[in-house]
Amino acid sequence: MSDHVTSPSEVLRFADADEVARAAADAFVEAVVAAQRERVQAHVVLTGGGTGIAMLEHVRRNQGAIDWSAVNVYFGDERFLPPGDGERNEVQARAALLDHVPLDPARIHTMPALGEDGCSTPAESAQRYAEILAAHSPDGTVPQFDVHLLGMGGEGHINSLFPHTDAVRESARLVVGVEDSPKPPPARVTLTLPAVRRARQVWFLVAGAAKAEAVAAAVGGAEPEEFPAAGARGTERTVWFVDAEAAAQLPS
Ligand SMILES: O=C1O[C@H](COP(=O)(O)O)[C@@H](O)[C@H](O)[C@H]1O
Repeated sequence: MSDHVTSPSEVLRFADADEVARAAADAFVEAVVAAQRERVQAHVVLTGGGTGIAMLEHVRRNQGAIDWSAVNVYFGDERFLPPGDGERNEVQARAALLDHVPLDPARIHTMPALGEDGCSTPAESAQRYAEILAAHSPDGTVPQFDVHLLGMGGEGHINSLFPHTDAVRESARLVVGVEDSPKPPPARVTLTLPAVRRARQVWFLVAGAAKAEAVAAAVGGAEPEEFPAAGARGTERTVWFVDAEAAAQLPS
């Protein structure tokens, strides 16, 4: 684990996936507005996945008092595919929210796609993204993320950090390339656990019975090697937005 301060897990339960997405969207709007009140600029890390993208659609419908000109967007992971590919998290996030709000395009920081910015491998894209993050960081590492959103797979993966992989064990680099993701597509780019743990708040958006075992394991303090989600913690808050099915194996 890093030497950064970490927070205990808070679990917020909802009836179904739609309620998870709606509640997380309302909380996201509040968190961005609060960050802007305190520090003018807000820095958020988006996630891919069903619930993460559904959440963005709810933010689009109910944007509250967000000042979009002072929102800085980053991505927790990306599928290393050509620009514009519909499987890219960035493309889905643009369709759900980013293309519909007055964000400054220069503040949307995407992971270079295949062939973009001279990147022909996930490792090159990861290196370039690490440079982009460092350039927007107060200390040459990563920006001070206010909220890092995370989906989670049924085996406990977050971002593109899968169980028993070099990427989940990474303790120095903040962004790495993945060549052999067990979930397609195989080539990916991902923030590592040391990068996630620098966020003020880490939020998991999880729904469905297939995730119940991993939710219980991660909240219960499993090894990140076994269940990567267990290693993701915010310095101020770590919040699980879960539906009834995903919460089924948690203590009541
Ligand atoms: O492949 C990915 O999967 C996870 C989880 O997705 P979900 O649809 O099961 O919620 C997602 O968080 C990650 O960003 C994505 O690349």
